[in-house]
Amino acid sequence: MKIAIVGCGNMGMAFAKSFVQYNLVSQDDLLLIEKSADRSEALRAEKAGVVVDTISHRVGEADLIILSVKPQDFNGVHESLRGVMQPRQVVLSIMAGIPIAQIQEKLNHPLVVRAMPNTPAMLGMGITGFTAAKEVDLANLRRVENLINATGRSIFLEDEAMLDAVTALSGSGPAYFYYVVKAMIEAGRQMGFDDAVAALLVKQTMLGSYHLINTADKSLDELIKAVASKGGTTEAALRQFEQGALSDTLVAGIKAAQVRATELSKG
Ligand SMILES: NC(=O)C1=CN([C@@H]2O[C@H](COP(=O)(O)OP(=O)(O)OC[C@H]3O[C@@H](n4cnc5c(N)ncnc54)[C@H](O)[C@@H]3O)[C@@H](O)[C@H]2O)C=CC1
Ligand SMILES: O=C(O)[C@@H]1CCC=N1
Repeated sequence: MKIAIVGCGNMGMAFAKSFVQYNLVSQDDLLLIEKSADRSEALRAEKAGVVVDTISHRVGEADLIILSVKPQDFNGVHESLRGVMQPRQVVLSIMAGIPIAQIQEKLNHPLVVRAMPNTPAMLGMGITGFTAAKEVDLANLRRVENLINATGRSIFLEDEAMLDAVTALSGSGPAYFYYVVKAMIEAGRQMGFDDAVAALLVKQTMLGSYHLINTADKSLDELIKAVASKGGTTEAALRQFEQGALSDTLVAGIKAAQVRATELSKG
């Protein structure tokens, strides 16, 4: 299999490295198209594939073309892509917001799969929601699914509209997690710990608590109850969170991300 990746920043590179790691493609068959000179230098150092700076006829040799430029940069690539693409090629877009129909129209090409991964894909621990144009046959869909699964787990969604919700929930999700971790570390600092000790206390708490979610056979409410003693410290914190409508604020923020994903389709 030959793969071309257009735009090799955080996500393009995460995909490239996972494919090579699992021997799904050889480095010679992985074409990395990256316009930034600095980024290209880093890619060459990683030896993940053949690095070039522009879209050329070589893209036409790939079985799969992955679009991993920013949504706003799609307008800068679709014309040159259209000039070199071959009818049998499958396109996998991970661009937030841009619908399949728009990609099909701009590339004049029916075979489009749309996916939304997240940055833990860099460790093979990502989660990707994906869907496909009806023109993509099962064999091609399975091939793309196998590649996505090299970056972690995946879920196929019949309804493309749900991809903007995936973007808001798990695509952007790692940033929400870091935001909460950062606030907890800041609290530790304000209570007198140095950075390293605060970070250790918080990170190990998050790791252990994550595993309890998966293994304790308790609902999230039961897990909270098991920590929050009556009249104790946790209750004092949770009361303050409720007063600040923290849960509602998080839900509203995630919905704002969904709205923004939909806006991105309008360019
Ligand atoms: N960062 C994230 O957490 C996630 C991002 N995405 C989506 O993945 C896509 C890429 O995001 P990132 O990797 O974070 O962005 P990034 O900015 O790290 O990577 C994009 C790369 O595309 C390159 N590029 C731009 N125009 C180009 C062109 N004409 N030819 C060749 N290369 C070009 C840029 O130089 C850059 O290195 C976006 O569409 C985003 O919506 C999806 C899921 C998660
Ligand atoms: O913030 C963004 O637009 C992209 C999509 C999901 C994560 N990062």
